[in-house]
Amino acid sequence: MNQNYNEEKIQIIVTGGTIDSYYDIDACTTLCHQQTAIPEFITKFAQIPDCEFELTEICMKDSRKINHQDLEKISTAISLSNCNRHIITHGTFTLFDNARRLQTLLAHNHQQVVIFTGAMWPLVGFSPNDAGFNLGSAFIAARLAQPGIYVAFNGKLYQPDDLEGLH
Ligand SMILES: NC(=O)C[C@H](N)C(=O)O
Repeated sequence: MNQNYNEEKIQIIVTGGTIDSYYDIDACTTLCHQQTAIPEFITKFAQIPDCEFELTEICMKDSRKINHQDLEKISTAISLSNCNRHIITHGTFTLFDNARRLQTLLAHNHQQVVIFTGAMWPLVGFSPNDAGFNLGSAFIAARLAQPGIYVAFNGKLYQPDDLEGLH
């Protein structure tokens, strides 16, 4: 495990979800982008330089399709990173479930700050939307929270056991 953490840098782990989706007119629903829209948004609109974040793409899936292997990849990505602050963008359907499942995969005494977030509307192409708001709150939480796993949503910071889910 890497103990020389870069305190300034945040690892952004993307998994898909509506936050990272577009509206597909043929399917009449939102579908995940092929390539994440998160880094461009935070560089352009939050003016966060790329030296302050590291991007790890695990998958681009609706959260109902996230499986145990994906969660293991997330856990490994956290352990191998030299960041100890992480934001996981994730679909809302299984966001709390997977926050609880990740808790069982990370080492018991981990020193990581892990913030799950997502949105009910896509980050790009929908205005106004809740995505930038939730993402911004996840950044502040990642910078200020004590080690642990949390969910930043609707202006609140939850523990994984606080809610069953968001729907
Ligand atoms: N709002 C959402 O993110 C729902 C979604 N499609 C999901 O991946 O769970």
